[in-house]
Amino acid sequence: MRGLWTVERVRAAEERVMARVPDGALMRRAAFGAARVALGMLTGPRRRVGLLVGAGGNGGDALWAGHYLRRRGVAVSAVLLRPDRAHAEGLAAFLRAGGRVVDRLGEVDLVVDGIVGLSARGPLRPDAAEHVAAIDAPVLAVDLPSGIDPDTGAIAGPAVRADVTVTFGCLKPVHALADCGRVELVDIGLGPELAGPDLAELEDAEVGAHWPVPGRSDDKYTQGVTGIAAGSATYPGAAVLATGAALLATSGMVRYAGAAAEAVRASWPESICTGSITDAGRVQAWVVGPGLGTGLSAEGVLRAVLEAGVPVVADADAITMLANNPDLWDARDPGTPLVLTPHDREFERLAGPVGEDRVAAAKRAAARFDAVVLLKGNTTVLAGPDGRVLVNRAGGGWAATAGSGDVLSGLVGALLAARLDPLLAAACAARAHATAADLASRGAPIPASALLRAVPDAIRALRSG
Ligand SMILES: NC(=O)C1=CN([C@@H]2O[C@H](COP(=O)(O)OP(=O)(O)OC[C@H]3O[C@@H](n4cnc5c(N)ncnc54)[C@H](OP(=O)(O)O)[C@@H]3O)[C@@H](O)[C@H]2O)[C@@H](O)CC1
Ligand SMILES: [K+]
Repeated sequence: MRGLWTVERVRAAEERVMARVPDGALMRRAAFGAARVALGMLTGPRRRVGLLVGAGGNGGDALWAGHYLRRRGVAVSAVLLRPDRAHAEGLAAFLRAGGRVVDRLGEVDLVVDGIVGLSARGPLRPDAAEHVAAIDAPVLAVDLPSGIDPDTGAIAGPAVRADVTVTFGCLKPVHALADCGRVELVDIGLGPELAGPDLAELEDAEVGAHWPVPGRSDDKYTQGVTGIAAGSATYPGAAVLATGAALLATSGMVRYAGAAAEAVRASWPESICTGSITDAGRVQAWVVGPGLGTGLSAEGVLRAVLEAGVPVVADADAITMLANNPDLWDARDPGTPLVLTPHDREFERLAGPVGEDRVAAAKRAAARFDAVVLLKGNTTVLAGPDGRVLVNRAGGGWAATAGSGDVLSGLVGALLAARLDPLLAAACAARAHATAADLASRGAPIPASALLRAVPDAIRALRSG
């Protein structure tokens, strides 16, 4: 698991380390690491580096990195955005090593963004934004790309687009929630001072290790039967995709109940299809909502699923119905896990606007509904009712296509039926889904059915990762 720590926690850890190391030691460790990453980016014959230097420690890092680069024979110039507040020791070291202070970046082969780091608030200041707009070279961001909020990843205006970000001590939420390019972590000795992270991201190998694998004594029932209550005469495709995803996710059985039974049977002869939820038979988890509609009969289906006493994934129309008719919550069996999988508009219907802090929004909704909330996005945020938060980054944006959510809900449902912890089930499903999208797409747009077909390859890749 890769942990991510919020600014408040990083500051506290830094303070404890600073209390026992010589003055400036942490910054020099950080800057030395940044200089090493910068050298690795200077691959061409010319080695001219321009620093954008803000008023605080981030600018100090950039100036000290400039000092180390100078000592390796690199030509380094610095734009001081607040000359009177530039980091004094950093600036002195930079000048001693032969660094030049300039008014604008000019022609350089690499830009080091030391405008602002952990103290970032709001969008880039206009003067900083002007220098950023003029950048015409690869960018190495120090700690984080300036203009992006360290804790929320929110971008309120102009911001630096980094090719690489070098960060220190530990990853921060911004590194998973926003595009920071390739992220390099430099150890500055914070490790022992950092307790459990605020957010975490599963490694591929962990997802692979959690993926249910049938044992010798397993059969189609012991691996968990997934029920799919989705689709309608108008939208049979959602049922076909969700059922297919559940079938491909595990070797457990899949029962489909609803108006799209004929279409589902035609696509997936191995599924057990019935026209109605009342005669669906026993399942270990239900997926409800995709393409179901929001009319009275759909409400009846949702109610029956919520009362069934097994874990439920509520997606799409199920979320809309829960938002429109809060009485439906009364049908829920208390103590039975529920996973809600909204996109932003569905989230808003259910729990108000997502706002800039997606993690806080997901946590709030998870606590309010006593459910796992999987808030979809390029970085999907998954919050458990117990306060745990996981994030899942999509490699590309190729999964953002019609029907893709139906596949995801089927994957989550199958993992719930296999009795995975609900937050873990949602996170493993999100990773398999993103991996399948990348494998299927290989750089070109894909429909959801292609993503679905790539699910077995994704599981193989994760299990061998
Ligand atoms: N502590 C340590 O031991 C270590 C710290 N380290 C390094 O220090 C960094 C933190 O340094 P820090 O706290 O001094 O502030 P920092 O982020 O440089 O901000 C400077 C000033 O920028 C301004 N500003 C704010 N928002 C802005 C915006 N959107 N756009 C433009 N400007 C904006 C604001 O000033 P204002 O404009 O409000 O007057 C603020 O005071 C950390 O990220 C890491 O790189 C490492 O060396 C490891 C050891
Ligand atoms: K920065």
